[in-house]
Formats: sequence, C-alpha cells, structure tokens
Amino acid sequence: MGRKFLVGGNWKCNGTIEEVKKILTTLNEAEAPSEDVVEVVVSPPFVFLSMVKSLLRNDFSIAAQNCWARKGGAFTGEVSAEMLVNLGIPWVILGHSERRLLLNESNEFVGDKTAYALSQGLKVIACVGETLEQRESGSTLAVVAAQTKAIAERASFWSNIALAYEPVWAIGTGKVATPLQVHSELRKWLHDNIGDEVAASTRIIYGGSVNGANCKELAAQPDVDGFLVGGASLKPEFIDIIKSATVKESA
Ligand SMILES: O=C(CO)COP(=O)(O)O
Repeated sequence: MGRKFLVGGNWKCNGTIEEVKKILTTLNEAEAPSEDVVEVVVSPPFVFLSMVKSLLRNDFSIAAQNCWARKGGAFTGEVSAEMLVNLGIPWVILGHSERRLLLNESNEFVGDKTAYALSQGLKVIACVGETLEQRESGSTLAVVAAQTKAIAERASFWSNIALAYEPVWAIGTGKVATPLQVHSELRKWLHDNIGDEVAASTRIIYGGSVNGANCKELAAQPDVDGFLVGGASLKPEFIDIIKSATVKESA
C-alpha cells in the first residue's frame, strides 16, 4: 500500500524569532529515520515561513497553516495558494478545527480551499473531527463523513491529500482518542464513496494530545498513518514522535 508515515508539527499561533531558531536547531541536529520511513512536515505561522524555509534541514518539509480559497487579489489579510507555491512551500493545513470553530469555516469553504490549493499544486493536510457534544450525541461518524464529503465533492484528485482526524475534545486536553476506531471508519468511507485505490493509499493521520510518551502506542494502531502534533511539536519530544514511525516498519 505504501502509505509513508507522515508527522506534521502544527506550531499554531506560537513563536518568536528566538524560539523559532531554537526549535530549528533542535530539529536540524536531531537524528531522524530516513525519508523512506517518515515524511516530516513543519508548520510555522505565515510570518516565519521564509525563515524556516531557509534554515530547516532539507529532508524535512514545510506547510502553511491556511490559505485563501481562490486566486489572490483584493482579500485583505489573506495569503493565497499561489504565494505559497511561489515561496516554495509544498504543503498547507486546511480545515483545522480551530479555524472551523473560531472563524466559522464551513465544510463547503474548507472543501473549496482544498480544491483550489490542489489545483495550484499544493499538498493538503485536510483536518476533520467532531466536538465533544457531537461525540456524546453519537454523531462522530456523520460529522467526519460530512466534512470529508465536502472535500471529496470538490477535490478532483486525492493523491495530494492527507486526512488528519483530530477530535476537538482531544486537542490540547491531554485526552487521546483511543482506540482510533474512527480511522478505520474513515477509510471505509473512502472505500465506499471514492474507491479502493484512494482508500488504500490515502494517509489518515491522528491529532490530539500526541506526545513523546503515547506516540508509539498510537503509531502501532492499524490505519494510523502518522500524526498532526500541536503542543509537543514545539518541544524536543517532537523528535521522539518522528521516531515512532519506525514502529510501523517492524509491524
Ligand atoms: O490541533 C492539533 C494539531 O493540529 C493537536 O494539538 P495538540 O497536540 O496540542 O493536542
């Protein structure tokens, strides 16, 4: 199937120039498994993208945390997919729950953004996930299916999409969704609604309180193809999380 383990570090709205330099030193000096085993994608805030691009080791890649849904122009405060491509940024994270919930990004809007970013040649980490209320009311699968469907209806191909399942109640809370049943349900959804090939090849990564202590156990779960890490991606333990990719190798 060849789904290479993907570890994303979402720095969110954090960092100063000094802190970014420190994180980069840690990343650059770390011993990491080879690029054949793990794909590492670091996602700093927009203002640090150029700096990270010039200082980060070559075997790690970079993602922006958002981009505009259409061609750039008179959209004050937005950053276009074209700009990211021009800057040499290969990835973008779209549909993070913090944007869905705090900035009212709808499923349709996230789908539009994903389709446009793909059309410009960007690779997309598309985030889906339910709130605690939705989980408790038993609608987890319906919620993540609707989020995924809005992407599927707009995206013309899946080879440059990784899905990140990030239950809102697990983000920054220390709570982890385990066992990760939703991953196999999402893969089944891809199988039933898009096809075999996409279901077999799309990476479904997990986000929500992943840290150096729990990463190995999570990595070992079937259908978990990597992580999207928040808080721990700012700390040296991010290296341990990257190394957990080797769990898959020995599986
Ligand atoms: O939102 C996340 C990554 O995008 C997860 O955040 P935490 O790892 O801090 O829970």
